[in-house]
Amino acid sequence: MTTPTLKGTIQVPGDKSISHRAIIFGSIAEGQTTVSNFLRSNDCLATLQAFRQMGVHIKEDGNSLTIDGVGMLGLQESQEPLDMQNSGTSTRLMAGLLAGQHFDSHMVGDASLSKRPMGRVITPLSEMNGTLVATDGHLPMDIYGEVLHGIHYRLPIASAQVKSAIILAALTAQSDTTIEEPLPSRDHSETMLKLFSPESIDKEDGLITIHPDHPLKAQHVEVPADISSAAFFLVAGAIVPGSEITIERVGLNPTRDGIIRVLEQMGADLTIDRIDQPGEPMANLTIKAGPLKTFHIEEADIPALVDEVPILALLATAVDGVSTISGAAELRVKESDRLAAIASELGKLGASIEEKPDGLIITGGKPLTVQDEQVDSFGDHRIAMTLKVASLLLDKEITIKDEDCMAVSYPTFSTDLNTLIRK
Ligand SMILES: O=C(O)C1=C[C@@H](OP(=O)(O)O)[C@@H](O)[C@H](O)C1
Ligand SMILES: C=C(OP(=O)(O)O)C(=O)O
Repeated sequence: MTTPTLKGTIQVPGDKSISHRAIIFGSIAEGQTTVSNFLRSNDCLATLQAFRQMGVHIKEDGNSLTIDGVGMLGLQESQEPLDMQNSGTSTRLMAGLLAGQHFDSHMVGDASLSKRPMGRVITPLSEMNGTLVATDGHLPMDIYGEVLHGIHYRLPIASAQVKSAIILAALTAQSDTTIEEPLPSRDHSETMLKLFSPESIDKEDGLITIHPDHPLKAQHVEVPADISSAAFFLVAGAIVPGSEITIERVGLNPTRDGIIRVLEQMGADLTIDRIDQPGEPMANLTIKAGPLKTFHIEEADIPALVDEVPILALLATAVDGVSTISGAAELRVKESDRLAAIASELGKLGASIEEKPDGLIITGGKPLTVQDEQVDSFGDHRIAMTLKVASLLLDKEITIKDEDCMAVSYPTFSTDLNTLIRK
């Protein structure tokens, strides 16, 4: 097999985190919210379906949505369980919103989601007087609508999902809530709340304050391309010899752009062409293959690149020397245990990766060679896409088990990748 090169310009789909939040905020706002470049992936469609079940009228037209907001107290009890499928974001954000409603909800999820910890949202929501009954800290979960009160909460982990759950609960509470984070996590909920209801949120000295009782007003949300999806092309472009790829209108929120900083420190040939417009920052990114230096990613770096760790591990295998990732224990409670999955599956492709309790030590520089043609995504979209990019560098074909799980965040990943391949 000859190694292909990757050439061309690509638009990756809309941001997953922002797409979820556009549905949530649009649904509880007053008036008609419009969304462009919505991500039609399985996770975001799970959120969309859940709000429909709670009586929100949402019209789909390609990647555009029109949401008839019902206001903060206009949601209705769903007659069927809310199926969160594979989506941690849907589950945790909606747990926050539903804890303070005037009705009860029952949430279920797939096998992977049913193993992920929910105690991290149940604890603060219970402090607010929420009643959430999970199964040993996992889905299925009953959420009994209660009258909530505000709290001061210092997050024990840097998690945007937990922060957002508290923000959404706080909007229905009887008094103000303040939130402190150990490290800044993605701030899309804060940015969107500021857009829909500027009076509802203050942010000062790292402290977030939510003032309930202000209505949210319908808005237009333009969703940027997802940097976590662009990451696969950034890495492929950097390590597949002879490649040059431009990725258009990628969201470059500073709480999400850790991969850009890593590539810059590695000396990657990356051009950032910023787009001047209001809302979430965006840029066109051009990456060319070339020599790279090793990286060292630490705990403080993790939140801004948490979903990019699997593809960054593959990047490290292509670079001479030892790269390290530490402070990343959160990766063990994602759709799969991502540290274990990366070490075992890239190991099957000849990579030298040592697994640590909270990270990986990767010794790169020798070409990957297939030791075992059957690799497993463990049903985890980010692992599947990492293995797909790895396959471009291999001497033999591999089979990726459960590769269809890519549809969780990027349904057209394989076809988009194929459009760039030049043999
Ligand atoms: O809030 C969000 O949209 C997300 C937050 C992150 O999870 P954590 O909050 O668990 O770190 C991230 O891994 C996930 O893909 C999306
Ligand atoms: C962890 C992820 O998503 P979620 O937590 O929403 O399932 C992800 O997309 O990598």
